[in-house]
Amino acid sequence: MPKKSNSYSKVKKSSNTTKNSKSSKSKSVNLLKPIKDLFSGDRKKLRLSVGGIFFLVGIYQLFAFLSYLFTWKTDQDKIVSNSLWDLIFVNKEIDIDNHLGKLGAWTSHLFFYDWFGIPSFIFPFLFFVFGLYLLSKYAILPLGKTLGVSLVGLIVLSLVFGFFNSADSFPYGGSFGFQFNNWLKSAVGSIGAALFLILIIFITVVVLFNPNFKALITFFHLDELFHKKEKLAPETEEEDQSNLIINDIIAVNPIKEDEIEKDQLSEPVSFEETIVEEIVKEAPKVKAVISDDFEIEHNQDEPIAIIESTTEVPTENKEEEDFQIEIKEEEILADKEIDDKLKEFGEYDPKLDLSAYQLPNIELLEAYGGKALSIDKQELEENKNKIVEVLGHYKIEISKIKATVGPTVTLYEIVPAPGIRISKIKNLSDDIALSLAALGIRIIAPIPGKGTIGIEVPNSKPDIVSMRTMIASEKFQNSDMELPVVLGKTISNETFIFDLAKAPHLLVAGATGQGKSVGLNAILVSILYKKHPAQVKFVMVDPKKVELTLYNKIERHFLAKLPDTDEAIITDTGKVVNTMNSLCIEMDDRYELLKMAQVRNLKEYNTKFIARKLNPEKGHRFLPYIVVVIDEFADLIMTAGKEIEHPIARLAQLARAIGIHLIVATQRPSVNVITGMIKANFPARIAFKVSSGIDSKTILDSTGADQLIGRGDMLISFGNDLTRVQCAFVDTPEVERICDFIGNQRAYPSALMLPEYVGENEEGGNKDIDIDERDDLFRTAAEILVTHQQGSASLLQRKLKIGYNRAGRIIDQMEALGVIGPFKGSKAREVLISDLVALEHFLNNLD
Ligand SMILES: Nc1ncnc2c1ncn2[C@@H]1O[C@H](COP(=O)(O)OP(=O)(O)OP(=O)(O)O)[C@@H](O)[C@H]1O
Repeated sequence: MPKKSNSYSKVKKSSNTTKNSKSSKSKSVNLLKPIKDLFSGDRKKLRLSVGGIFFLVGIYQLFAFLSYLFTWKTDQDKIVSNSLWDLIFVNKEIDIDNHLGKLGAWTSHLFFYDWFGIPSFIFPFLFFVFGLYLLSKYAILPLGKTLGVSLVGLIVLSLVFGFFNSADSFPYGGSFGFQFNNWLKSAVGSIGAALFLILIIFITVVVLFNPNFKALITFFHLDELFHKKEKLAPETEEEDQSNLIINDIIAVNPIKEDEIEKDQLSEPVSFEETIVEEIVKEAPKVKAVISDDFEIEHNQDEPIAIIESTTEVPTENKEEEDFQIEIKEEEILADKEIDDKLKEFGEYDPKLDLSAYQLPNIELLEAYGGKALSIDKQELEENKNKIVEVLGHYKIEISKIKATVGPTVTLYEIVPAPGIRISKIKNLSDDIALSLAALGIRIIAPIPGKGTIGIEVPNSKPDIVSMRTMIASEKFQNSDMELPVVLGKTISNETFIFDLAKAPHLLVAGATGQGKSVGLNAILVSILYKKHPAQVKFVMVDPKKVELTLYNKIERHFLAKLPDTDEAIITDTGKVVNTMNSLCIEMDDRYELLKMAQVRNLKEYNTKFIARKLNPEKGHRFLPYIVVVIDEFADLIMTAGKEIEHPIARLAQLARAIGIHLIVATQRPSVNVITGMIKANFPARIAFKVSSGIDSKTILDSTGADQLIGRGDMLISFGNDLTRVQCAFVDTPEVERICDFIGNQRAYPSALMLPEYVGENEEGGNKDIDIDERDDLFRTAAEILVTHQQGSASLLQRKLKIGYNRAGRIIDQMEALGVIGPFKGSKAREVLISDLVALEHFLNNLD
């Protein structure tokens, strides 16, 4: 990028004088200054008039030039021997063949014959582009770049076309190209001239477009010719790989390509220039619908793992079949079996049960903030002056200041004059904020990784970031994350997206009314827009009873609950404790499954399961991600205290690898709610506006969240990085529509059943069990528990295909008879009998 390095070196050289520090970019902006000036102030009429003239001149010229291609010979003599004046006003009897009349013929002759030849077509093109821009404020191409490329192209092409000119031929390169080639040919001969022109073309293409020659070679399959050479250059493999991945992502994209929007990053506004730039944000242009392409997406999910596993299965040891079956490890199927199963059934498709499921349609979301937002010079200048003035009071001189405009906040980045210590500004940050006196000013001194100071000032006209633009963003659509969450836009208008599976848990805090619920909805909606019900389940805890109830409609698609409950959304504190403990049991079960499958995490496990390398009869199953959303954590801690904190801390510590992720939100981020234990296990934290610096420190370990402006303005911390993001807005009716859309589709028979958890209260009543009334399945059940050495009712439920109540009864009977130990909170009970022989002996004694 020559432009960038250019501007960089210029800035470096000129630390003292501001005038010299203009970058090459700003120069190109200056070239367009007269055009851009037409947008400032009340110049609309002038702008439209100039735009109209440009547009019409472009069209007139285009047709005149086209006509000239056919009439140049007949018109040439008449034009050469007359001036334009004579042609039009004196010698009126002269007839011209050009369809655009004498003016058309004359100007075409001027452009083609006297000047640049065929490349003159670039002129009507430029008039058209600029005319359109002035009329509609819509630049079909970047103006500065188009102008630059066009002018260079005009000259180079004219030289090249001039090579083919002769004295009486069509003026391919105009006089300019012709004269130059005459001179060149006499200097270096025709072949030399041709080589010289080829060199010029090559240099121009490289400088202007920096093409990827390797990609061209691949595109034209020339790589096969160079196959050997490729092998010698190992770094090319990496690039090929990335191409593959990109292709793959595009192939699985559920939104059509023209619906995906790239981020329009805001460019810094430098105050050294006097130009007023109106920053116009386009209304979101997402129109179309996410179509039924969904199946394509999901059928191709994780394709590499699947394909690999099918091809890798070895088939040779057929004669050792029997032997293999006998010694095979219990959990992992023999290669032959996998092979057979794959042949018979193909790969396991977890989505098969709801194969017709469709991802929500993007039309369900509203496009807010469609109107153009303009921040005029006045606001930027006023804020800048205020900042300079206030810093002046504290004797802090500035050598440079620039502004980056975000959706709700503008960042003023200040380079202090040489000799001013950043620590001085840091110490004064409170006073500066007070003097600037605007709500929501946040000072970052210094901006990490830069020697500058940032002052964030709220925009007078904040923009709503709609969830719809976020979902349609290129970043989100092309993400291959496990649980992608798109949250909003950063200060430079960049879409902020992260993988919840990697986070791996999220702590959300914010005073009431600052956008917490909207934020939670944005997270949930992100996942709903990307995942199939087979891939992810939610456990929702909502003590306020109003925030998450909307999601009831997707119970049988996306929710998980305890077996004995009616409502999937948990509002009762007692049930929350049971659910969290049940999740701990699920976690232990999953770890057990992972251990048996000899894999390290959920992704590897599911990949193996899909490849039918794990036997469902041995308890293996496809494991969906489980996202636990707790809307009001403070409430729970107040009512359930340690009882709830313990299982949550346990899940937060251990659940990462097995795909259980927690999102815990609270209004009151005080230390007795967000304890050290909770904090240590939630590295990813989101703070909406909080009421005090102390609260901000509790959640983020630094102040700042108290200075936010509310309405979705938030700070996100992943470890050390702190990013200010404007949360995407998704309103209740939108969430309702999405839930209706999903809820109206075919569903599973019920929500996902979590393992049952027998609370201590229930435990008390189980002591006096009549040992003579043992369940019919008692013996089989005891054998299962002894074999697995795990006293879990959910294991019995799965193995014996019995309901929760019956499994619970059998467990109670076993405890009463001493087959298993007492209840141990979230852990499975201990099995007191070591093997099947001992069990047999024990049961015989009973009978
Ligand atoms: N991202 C956003 N963009 C624009 N406005 C927002 C955004 N988030 C929230 N708001 C505004 O703030 C209001 C309150 O938001 P929300 O209900 O999410 O607050 P809350 O923190 O959950 O409050 P409570 O804790 O009382 O439920 C919304 O009704 C909306 O008008």
